[in-house]
Amino acid sequence: MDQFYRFFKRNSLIKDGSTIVVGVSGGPDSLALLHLLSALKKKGSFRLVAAHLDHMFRGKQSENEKKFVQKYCQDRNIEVETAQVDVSQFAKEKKLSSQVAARECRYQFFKEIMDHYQGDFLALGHHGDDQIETILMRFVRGAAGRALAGMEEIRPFHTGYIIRPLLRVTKDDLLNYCNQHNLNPRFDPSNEKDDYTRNRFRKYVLPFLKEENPKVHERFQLFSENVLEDEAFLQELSMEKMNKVWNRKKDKESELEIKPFLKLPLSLQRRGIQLILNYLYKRVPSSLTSIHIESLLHLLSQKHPSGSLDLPNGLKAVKSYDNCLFTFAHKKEIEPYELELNPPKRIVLPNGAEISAHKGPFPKEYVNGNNFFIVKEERVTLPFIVRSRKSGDKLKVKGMNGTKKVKDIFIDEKTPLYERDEWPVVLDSSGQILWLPGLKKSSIEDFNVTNEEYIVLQYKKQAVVGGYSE
Ligand SMILES: Nc1ncnc2c1ncn2[C@@H]1O[C@H](COP(=O)(O)OP(=O)(O)OP(=O)(O)O)[C@@H](O)[C@H]1O
Repeated sequence: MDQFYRFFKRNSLIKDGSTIVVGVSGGPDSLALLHLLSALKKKGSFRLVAAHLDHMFRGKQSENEKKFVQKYCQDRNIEVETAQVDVSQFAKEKKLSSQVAARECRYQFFKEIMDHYQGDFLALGHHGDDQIETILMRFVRGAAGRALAGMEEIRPFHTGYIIRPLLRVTKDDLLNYCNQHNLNPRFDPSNEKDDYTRNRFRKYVLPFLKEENPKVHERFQLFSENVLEDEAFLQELSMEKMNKVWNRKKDKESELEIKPFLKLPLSLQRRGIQLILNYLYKRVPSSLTSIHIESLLHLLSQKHPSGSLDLPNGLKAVKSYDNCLFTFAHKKEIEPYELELNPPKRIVLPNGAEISAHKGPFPKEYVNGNNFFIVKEERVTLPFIVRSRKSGDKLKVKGMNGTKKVKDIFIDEKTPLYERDEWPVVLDSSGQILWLPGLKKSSIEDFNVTNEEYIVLQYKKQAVVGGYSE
């Protein structure tokens, strides 16, 4: 079990006074781990607490496993904590598979024990064969990036770290260890069932790999560590690049600038997409695969200016010209709106923008942009109407002969599809369309700068918080 000791040497982790909680199912892996840790404890001075959760899957048999762990620990003066949770009931309530529910309950239990004992580490008995299975399962399912590294030897968990000191040894090593030390572990019959994917990999794939190379677990472990190193580097690089093209917005949405994104190398693009998805999903769904990432990359790089893609758990990517919006908000039913605007007044619009109107001299700050509309009162009929677009809306565009459909202005200005239904259209009470704020104005804004009074309309895409007259 040199490998076990080397783990601690390599990581120079355990300081005097540390507390290690060890998850013990009663099976050979975790029992060997407990035995090794209590031997190590004799050399060092850390506190060791065994923790066992009875999932109540197999009635008396499960309970016997709990008693077995309790007795094992009591006989050896090892502190032990146990609990029972009706995982089947929990799985039903939460609509989870029994495996996922068991994991959730177990990790919750571990957290409670860590809190109670101020644990620094949670030691788990995963070994090299588990690692091979995990990596292969993820690979076959279509995982990408660091997920392909399988399980980490050390990773942050709750108030401390999960440690897996047995990833460099095999199941056979552990069974031999149990035999040598007469540990007499319990065997969980569900580990043999063919209906669990992991069990099928164990039964049908592992023997072949081990025949090809008896030390194949070392190859997989090395692969895992290399992937983690490479990923850490690439991850940092993609974060740095993505920060320039990705607007996180609220926690349910993100926006990506497509053109500069597509200039990044493909490997950073892939990781960039993954960063967005990690950010939006609190927990990345297992149904999300590299196929989704590839489909997203295809959507972003194809010539067509708009399109969308449905991703698991209701996330949607909506491409529109130079932007792609990632959102959970299902296409909101956008209510048409119509508001009156009589100067002096400020109104906030359903899309969060604001329009203000006041009478006064020609504004000095006026630049000939589309965020202002300035008109003499005699040229319009008050009040102004601010409303959402209607089919057939047309604007007599300033500086152009004839009229132009509002719809075509949106297209030419590359206004994202999801913004068009809420975009304000400003008219006067006689029904003439005066202005598409931020985009185009009508030739009615035909003024000569004089000392007379004007009506000044101003559009701000983001309403200023506070200070509204209405
Ligand atoms: N019921 C449990 N109570 C406490 N810890 C557990 C329990 N089940 C699993 N663990 C911990 O999680 C690790 C991985 O669990 P998993 O079920 O994948 O392993 P296993 O191959 O069945 O291991 P073992 O031979 O120890 O049962 C175990 O080695 C152990 O450290």
